[in-house]
Amino acid sequence: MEKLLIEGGHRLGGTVQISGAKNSAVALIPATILADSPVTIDQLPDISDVRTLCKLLQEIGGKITFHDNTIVVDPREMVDMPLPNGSVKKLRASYYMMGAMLGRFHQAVIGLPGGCNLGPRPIDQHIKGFEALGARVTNERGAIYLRAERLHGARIYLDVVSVGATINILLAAVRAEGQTVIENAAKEPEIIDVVTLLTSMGAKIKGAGTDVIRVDGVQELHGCRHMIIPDRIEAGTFMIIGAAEGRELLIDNVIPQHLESLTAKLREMGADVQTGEDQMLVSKCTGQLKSVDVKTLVYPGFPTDLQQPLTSLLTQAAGTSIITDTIYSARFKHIDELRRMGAEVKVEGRSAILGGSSHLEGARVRATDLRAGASLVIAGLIARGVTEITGVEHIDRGYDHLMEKLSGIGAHVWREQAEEAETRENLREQE
Ligand SMILES: CC(=O)N[C@H]1[C@@H](OP(=O)(O)OP(=O)(O)OC[C@H]2O[C@@H](n3ccc(=O)[nH]c3=O)[C@H](O)[C@@H]2O)O[C@H](CO)[C@@H](O)[C@@H]1O
Ligand SMILES: C=C(OP(=O)(O)O)C(=O)O
Repeated sequence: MEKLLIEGGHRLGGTVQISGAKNSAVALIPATILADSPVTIDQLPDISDVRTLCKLLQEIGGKITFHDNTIVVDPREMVDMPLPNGSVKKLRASYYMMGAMLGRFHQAVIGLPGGCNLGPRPIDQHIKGFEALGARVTNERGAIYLRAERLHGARIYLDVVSVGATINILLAAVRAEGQTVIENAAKEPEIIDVVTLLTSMGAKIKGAGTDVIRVDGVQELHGCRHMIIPDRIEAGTFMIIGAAEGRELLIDNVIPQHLESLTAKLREMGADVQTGEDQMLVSKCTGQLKSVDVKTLVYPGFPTDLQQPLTSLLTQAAGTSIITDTIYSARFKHIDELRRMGAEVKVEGRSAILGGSSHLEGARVRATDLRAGASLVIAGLIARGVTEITGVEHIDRGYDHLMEKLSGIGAHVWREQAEEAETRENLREQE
């Protein structure tokens, strides 16, 4: 296993190119199962979650050709092979294999998903949706068995606003008979991206981006070409890096409207954020950053996926900041690691309370999940000395060529083979 090393304290500038969105890509790839001819997807991020999903499609008979950041998926020879174990456990988004395979084959066996450990992440709303569409769903030894004689439209009210459940129900509903209405649907940009692909494939969907989505089922979906939207969480991570150490850091290929909640907070802190059509220019402020309070909410509120990265920046603000995660009960595993680096921060319930003005020093730390990794990278860029981060495989799930992108803007970062003891400890923690 590798570890990542960062020598902090260097000012960062130049241009960073944002990749396609992870949380779109991981839904779009399974969505291709529903087509009757090849689907081309452009601007695919080079991340391990994408590679794992491509492998899952190949396991069920999909033919995939890769060309730089484009894939062509030929779904014609796919079969309803059970996927109870193995790769499905490596990521969260394998749950989209349920909706897509149910939609095409009217049956599927899919192991419970993996993904970041952020406290309980039930999938009861996905299952409630599948059942409303006519599926029988059982959980047998950690795998979900789904079977339907026929799928029919239904009115489904989500008890919690869920990105995954909204997309999964869409995948199962687009080829069902009749109309499906999803109420209290999630409104994240990635949902609109998935609906754009499904519509290009011939689906009839209205209301994406609002909390009521209507789907009129069709019998067949066909191939098409689709370009993934830019990754707002990767872009947000680089905006925070710009606010921490940036001297005119230009973030290219971004949709600024997707990041309004972060832009507002960074400006409130005193960072210089300028927005263009598809670019953002971010610089560290000349004085000290100001403290702010932040609460994560569903879109268009402040995204939970940027809570951990922002926490590292808040260690540098003058005064007390409180950051509260209303989406997940345990998304604070990065806090102990930040403390090792000298951050004055404690967790109370769902909030992290930061004393501010912390002098961060390089230390040996461990990424326990994807955005904890991003948070430690940012802390490492700020800290004096060298920070060593293990658990790099979490970061590789969601950041495309992070090392190269950081080096490209002037960061001193490199990878090394982790020592045997570090690898052992990392594997133990993963069990
Ligand atoms: C692959 C992917 O796109 N992952 C994103 C997706 O995760 P994911 O789709 O798992 O997140 P959801 O939007 O479903 O979860 C939101 C909240 O609802 C709860 N819930 C969800 C489903 C359900 O059936 N029952 C239930 O109680 C969850 O525990 C959580 O507290 O959206 C999250 C919230 O923006 C992001 O942090 C993740 O990066
Ligand atoms: C929580 C995340 O990912 P996942 O849902 O794939 O675990 C994330 O992208 O921050």
